[in-house]
Amino acid sequence: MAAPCRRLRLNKRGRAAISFSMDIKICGLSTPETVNAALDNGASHIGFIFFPKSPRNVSADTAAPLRQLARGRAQTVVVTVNADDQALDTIVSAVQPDVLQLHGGETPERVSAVKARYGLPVMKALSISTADDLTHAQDYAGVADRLLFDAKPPKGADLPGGNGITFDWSLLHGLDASLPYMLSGGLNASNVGDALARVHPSGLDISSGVERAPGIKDAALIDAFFAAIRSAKQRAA
Ligand SMILES: O=C(O)c1ccccc1N[C@@H]1O[C@H](COP(=O)(O)O)[C@@H](O)[C@H]1O
Repeated sequence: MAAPCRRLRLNKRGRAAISFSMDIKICGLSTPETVNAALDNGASHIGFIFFPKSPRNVSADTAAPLRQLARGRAQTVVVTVNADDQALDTIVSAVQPDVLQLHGGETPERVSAVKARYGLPVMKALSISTADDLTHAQDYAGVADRLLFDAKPPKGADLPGGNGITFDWSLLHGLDASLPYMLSGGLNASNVGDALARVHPSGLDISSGVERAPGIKDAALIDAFFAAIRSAKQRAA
């Protein structure tokens, strides 16, 4: 089997960063140190949460300079939950993201309207716990640029995402292969190898699995997550 496509470049920590053949998004960042840890490891996307109930919530004033660190190195994603046009206008104009992640109950019509208003790619998150939840994925085909499958939050949870729980990845086996998706929900350095052996997402998305406490990202855990992906890729090559 051919080796996965990867390119080497020297990062600010003096190490060779690997560009992975799949997208890797580190979400819920809020400090320059952890943004740099994600970038130095070769993250394709960095994510900022705009959801006041989240321990990862950031203001536009925090996210905008962090976004500058990523310019030319990774795509910046802003994550919102059922945000209206007024809220999105403010965030988009301050942060100038590359991608909008809609992580609430946004309908296909709302996704279309957001895409048209901002001219940006939209990643639509869907909460998954049963095969039935996946039937909604097709509704977004040709509307969202990419889907993101996250675990359905437990009943009564405050957050629609970022809960650090996995779902049954085998549910994705029957998915229409033409739908590109990011795998999310409870990923960490210990289980990402298993995930990659079972499913073939176009990207991975992680938040709480690289935190030492809710909302507190840890550069060493980010390093460990990427190291686990590299090991999994080497085993598969
Ligand atoms: O992370 C949050 O606090 C959050 C809040 C509101 C919407 C989405 C959120 N996070 C998204 O959920 C995934 C999965 O998180 P985890 O790895 O299970 O902790 C995360 O990557 C964000 O895209």
